[in-house]
Amino acid sequence: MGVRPQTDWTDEVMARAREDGWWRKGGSVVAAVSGGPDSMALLSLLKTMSEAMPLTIIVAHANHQFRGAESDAEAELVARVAQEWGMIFESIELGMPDYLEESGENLQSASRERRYAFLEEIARKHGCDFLVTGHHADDQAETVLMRMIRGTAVSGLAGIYPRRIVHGLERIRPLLRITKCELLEYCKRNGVPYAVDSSNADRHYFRNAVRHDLIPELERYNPRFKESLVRLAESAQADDDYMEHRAMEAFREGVRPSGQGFRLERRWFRGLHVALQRRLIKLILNCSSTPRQMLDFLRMEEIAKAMTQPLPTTIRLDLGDGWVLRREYEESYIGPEQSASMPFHFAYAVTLDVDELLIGETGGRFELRLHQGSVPGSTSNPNEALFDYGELAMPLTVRNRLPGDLMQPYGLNGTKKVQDMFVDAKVPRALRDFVPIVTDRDGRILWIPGLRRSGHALVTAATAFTLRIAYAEDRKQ
Ligand SMILES: Nc1ncnc2c1ncn2[C@@H]1O[C@H](COP(=O)(O)OP(=O)(O)OP(=O)(O)O)[C@@H](O)[C@H]1O
Repeated sequence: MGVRPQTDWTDEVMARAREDGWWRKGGSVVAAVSGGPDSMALLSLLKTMSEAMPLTIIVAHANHQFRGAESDAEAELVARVAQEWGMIFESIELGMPDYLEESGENLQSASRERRYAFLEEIARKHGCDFLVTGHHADDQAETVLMRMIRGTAVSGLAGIYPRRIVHGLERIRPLLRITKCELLEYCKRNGVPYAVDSSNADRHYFRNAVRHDLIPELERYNPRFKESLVRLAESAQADDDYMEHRAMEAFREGVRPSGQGFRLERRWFRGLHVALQRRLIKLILNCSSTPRQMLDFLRMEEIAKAMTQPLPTTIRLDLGDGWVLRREYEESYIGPEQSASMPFHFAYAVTLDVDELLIGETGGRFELRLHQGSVPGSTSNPNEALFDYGELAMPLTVRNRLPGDLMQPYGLNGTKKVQDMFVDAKVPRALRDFVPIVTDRDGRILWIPGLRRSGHALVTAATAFTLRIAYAEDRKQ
């Protein structure tokens, strides 16, 4: 990106500040100043602005104390400039090396977290509604590219937002469209002092490789590559904003709170565009009161699929941090496991198709074989059943019992409660949840191995294909 004449971009930044409402008469802002050229340029610009229209500027500096005397010198520089320019100065010594050793947290995220906590505290103390930082166009380009390399959904391409309210405080990044080069130029021309962070290379290793190696390489193919990344971020921000808005609407329309979790109907959810489905899941997952790790794109897809696909109708997915997705027929629940308040518990539900062999999970082993013509069955083997394949809605599902399960037993007119059949057959209560039940795609109970076959899909002389299902109980389970 070329260097624009200084007045061009400063005028632009100021016009925007006025429009966005944070540069107003008698207003006050907290300026986060590290002492580097970006935030010192920002501070100088704020000074110019306050001279044109009174604005209280609180300069806040966090000394991470990573670099001993160098860190202290930076803090002193910021303090001195703030004093010279007649601004309030606030600082904190974060003692990050000791803190990290004790907590074992990640250096960058812990530093950021503690720094922002301090900045928010200062804003509260001075009754400021705005926090201004020196993020610039190069930061934006690097952020977007880093996310692309690491893997991101579209929302990640939005990069750094120029305005965002966090914890009731609006974070403003007025320099997001201004390049590092322009800011350095500004500092030199206006005699703005700044510190150079000698440890940048170690602390932002990946960012530095992107900055010093990758971007220059890509600029050989497109000299305005950084600019295009900044534009990409801006267009992604607009799209993201819109989608977020739509997701909120959908949330209000079709998501019902249930305990500490949420319920939604399959039919309604399936009617949403897939893009909206994923957003909605994200929104629901974000609703948890405890911070949860965000799931990756593939996991989102898996969740959306589990909630929409016709089979299996009963699913339980572990979402991490104690959260689950439970799909029961037409309804799904997403939320903490303990407050799921399900009327029943699913141990398993697995689909079976012809020539499939199922071992484990169901507490036994199923084998499905297709035979041409009508195969006479031996009625004496309770662990084998034959069905007219043409009469079945495939694939089949093997699951544990559910309350209210009804079956139409072979040789009986009408239906019978599976519960009663267990009682009649004297199946011990403790084992009932583990008895496999074979249903077809329509949810009809076809067979309870060892117990009863249904009257559905009987093999007759007219049967073209016979499906033989054999079950062997796994005694170990
Ligand atoms: N030690 C500090 N004290 C006060 N403000 C700081 C400090 N370090 C950074 N900032 C503010 O944050 C801006 C961005 O800095 P930098 O890119 O180093 O941070 P980062 O760790 O990537 O932060 P972010 O989480 O805000 O993206 C700076 O321009 C400055 O406004």
